[in-house]
Amino acid sequence: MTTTSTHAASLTDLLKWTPEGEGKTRQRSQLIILRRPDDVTRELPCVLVYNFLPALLARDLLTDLLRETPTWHRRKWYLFDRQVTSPHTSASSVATEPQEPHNGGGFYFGGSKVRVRPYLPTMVEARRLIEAKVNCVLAERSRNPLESRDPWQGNKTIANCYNGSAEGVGWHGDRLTYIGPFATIASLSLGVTRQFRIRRFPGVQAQRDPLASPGMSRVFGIDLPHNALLLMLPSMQEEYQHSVPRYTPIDPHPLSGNIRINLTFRYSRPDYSADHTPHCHCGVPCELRAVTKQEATLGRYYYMCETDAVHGQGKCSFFQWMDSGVTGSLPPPP
Ligand SMILES: O=C(O)CCC(=O)C(=O)O
Ligand SMILES: [Fe+2]
Repeated sequence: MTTTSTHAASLTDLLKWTPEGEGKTRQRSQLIILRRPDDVTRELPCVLVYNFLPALLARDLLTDLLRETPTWHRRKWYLFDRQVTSPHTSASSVATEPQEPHNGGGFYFGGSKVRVRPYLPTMVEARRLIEAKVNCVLAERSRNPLESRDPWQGNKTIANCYNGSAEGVGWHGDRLTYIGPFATIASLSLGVTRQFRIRRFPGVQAQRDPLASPGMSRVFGIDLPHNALLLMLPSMQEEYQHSVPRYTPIDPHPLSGNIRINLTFRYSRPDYSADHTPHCHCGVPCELRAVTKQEATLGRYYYMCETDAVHGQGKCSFFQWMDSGVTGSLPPPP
């Protein structure tokens, strides 16, 4: 474990996709590099496995995905009144086997239906091995009542392609839409090594560790080489944010050069499918998230309109707590 001191940009700066360290530096942070899987498991709700897939499968999967990346897209959405474009390309895939009909209801992002692709044969092979690993890990843990009782299935993936060090992803927690609370996300890295960073949501940090200095956050860095599998376990999306910082040094990979591809396998739960998700006044399924800022409601789950993310017209007033069904209007975004 290595510790250095750095400055991380505020959440708002990072959402604007400024490189880490650029822009306003209101919060001081300590960067702790985790090099060993044991350190990762001790510090975070994560499991890291190096060289996870058989080497030939990892190579074939990377080759297949590299062929596909020219057809992947940059997501566009609105942040306040400004349109922003993701600094990497992505594609979503769903398993379309007959026993997975709930996936047929479709997926929405920012109020628009997401184009989904079928799994490639190499993704199907990787999925089976990842499912076995995830279910082994989950069997050793006690389950939260809100977690699915089903065996975990990697039936949906989001693939990201980072072409060179100028591409990355800013601080965020993954939406819980379709995957539900206390989700497990299995993240497979292919190609060039990039650093994955993790820190507590500031509101969660203040509650969990009230003695920590308020202006200081601990940021964990994990270098993810080709064929590393990182499992983000239940509570990770509720308590921590993650990012792939830009402008970090890159050591080219023999097959992919400066490109890193990341595949996140998720369990799209039948009980959280689009058909079971409340629809907002715009008529589209809501986004599901946990409260990560307000102390009084920290950890509660809520459904909210997310259409302005794509259309820039402002959210409709729909708001619903997941647990109690209480509805109301949200305060304006910060
Ligand atoms: O590329 C990665 O490792 C992270 C991708 C990610 O955060 C996401 O797809 O939500
Ligand atoms: Fe993410």
